Amino acid sequence: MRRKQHGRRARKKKRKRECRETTVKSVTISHEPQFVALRRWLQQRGLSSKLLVPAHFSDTGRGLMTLQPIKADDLVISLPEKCLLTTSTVLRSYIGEYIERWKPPVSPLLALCAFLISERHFGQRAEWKPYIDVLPQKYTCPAYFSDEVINLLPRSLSGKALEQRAVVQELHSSSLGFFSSLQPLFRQPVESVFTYDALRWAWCSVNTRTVYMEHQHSPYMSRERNVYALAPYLDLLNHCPAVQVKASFSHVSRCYEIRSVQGCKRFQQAFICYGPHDNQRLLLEYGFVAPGNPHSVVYVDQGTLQQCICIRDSNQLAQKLLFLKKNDFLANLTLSLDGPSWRLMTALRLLSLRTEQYPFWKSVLLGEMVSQDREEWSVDAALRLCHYLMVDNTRALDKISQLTERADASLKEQLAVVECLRREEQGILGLNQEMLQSLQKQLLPSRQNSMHNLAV
Ligand SMILES: C[S@@+](CC[C@H](N)C(=O)[O-])C[C@H]1O[C@@H](n2cnc3c(N)ncnc32)[C@H](O)[C@@H]1O
Repeated sequence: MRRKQHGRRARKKKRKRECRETTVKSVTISHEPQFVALRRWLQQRGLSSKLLVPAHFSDTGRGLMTLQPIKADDLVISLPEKCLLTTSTVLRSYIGEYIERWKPPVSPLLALCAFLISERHFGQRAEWKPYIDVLPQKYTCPAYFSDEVINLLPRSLSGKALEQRAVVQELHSSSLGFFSSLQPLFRQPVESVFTYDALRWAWCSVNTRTVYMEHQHSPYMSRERNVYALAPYLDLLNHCPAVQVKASFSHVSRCYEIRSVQGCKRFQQAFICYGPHDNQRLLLEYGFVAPGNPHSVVYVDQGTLQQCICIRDSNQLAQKLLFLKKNDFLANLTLSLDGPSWRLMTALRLLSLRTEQYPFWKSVLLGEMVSQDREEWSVDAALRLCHYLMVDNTRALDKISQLTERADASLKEQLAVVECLRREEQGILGLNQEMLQSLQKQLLPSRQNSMHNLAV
């Protein structure tokens, strides 16, 4: 019999297994007209595999289900080059000559977005219609969030969410000239085709669905990295942090190939891994959260740090924060399933130093403890951080439940994603609180022996 594991490692392993083992209901949707059309269209372009069918899964939504068991190292999907939508496709299309003429050259991302928007606009007449028809109508990435929803995100994420929205807005306003140059292709005024809404949809389609594929630089495109390929059908594969796959374009078969590392049972969802991303990154880049994500962390931003540490002398605090910043110890401070990160505890130990202990800062940066009472101070501060962040989560969750009651379907979807993130973070904080409280107990005897002043 296998030895039962307790503690953090076991919890982490259990979380890792979760994508595959929880009871999930699935319904195939391969008979739906848009998928029948897409399969037919892809077959004409050389896709032959019948291993995967589109299905709706109760936990992840739309994805791909295996019809046969997939063994370790088997091909999951092999998508011929002809089925890939890349900047080469765009340059060969009706938009190509306009891109070639436009100065300064457009970015690969803008070229793909302009093509997606045009194809969606052309509807029945579009060559890529079968693909466009299965793309989501909208996304739950922060580019779609109102200020009200952005304010419900953890502080460490809301800034990045605002940035994403600003990036898309700026791309739209800076591309108006290029869009105008495409007018000869359209009967309607281009302003009604290349709207901000259309660009946001295309931007999110590229950001959430492209696979990584390096392309040679084209003299007609700007120098920004050209690593995108839209991969119809293959892009129905959802993410699971525990799954490992090998994915790349094969110059031998001239197909984009995904090979399974662990294999997959029959009639289960075939997953890939988008990368070892934490939940905040998944929400930002892909508009979803993976419950039980072993890579997930709670970030402690500077504002939260300042709220929770008791340093009465404001000059001393400013000096310490400056020092932490100079030594790159103010960013990436996290609490994970393994407890507070080494960086966070090191930052707290530095903040805990009394003036006479400043000469020890180098050893603290190397991970050394300065004294028992400073260690207690740091653990107490970490506990206050947990408490503060948990209160913040509770407040946000209350607000989400109030808003959900009167929200339309689209806002409900956005709120559900934010709620999931907040709940996952609350779970991590609860675990950290337990760990820190038991650490506090271990340190307690010394505290009882000597009455230390915990404030610096
Ligand atoms: C490449 S697409 C995968 C197919 C997608 N579900 C669809 O219906 O088109 C990426 C998007 O799928 C969704 N997704 C991927 N993995 C997911 C997961 N584990 N749970 C929930 N949604 C997921 C997210 O909306 C993400 O932006």
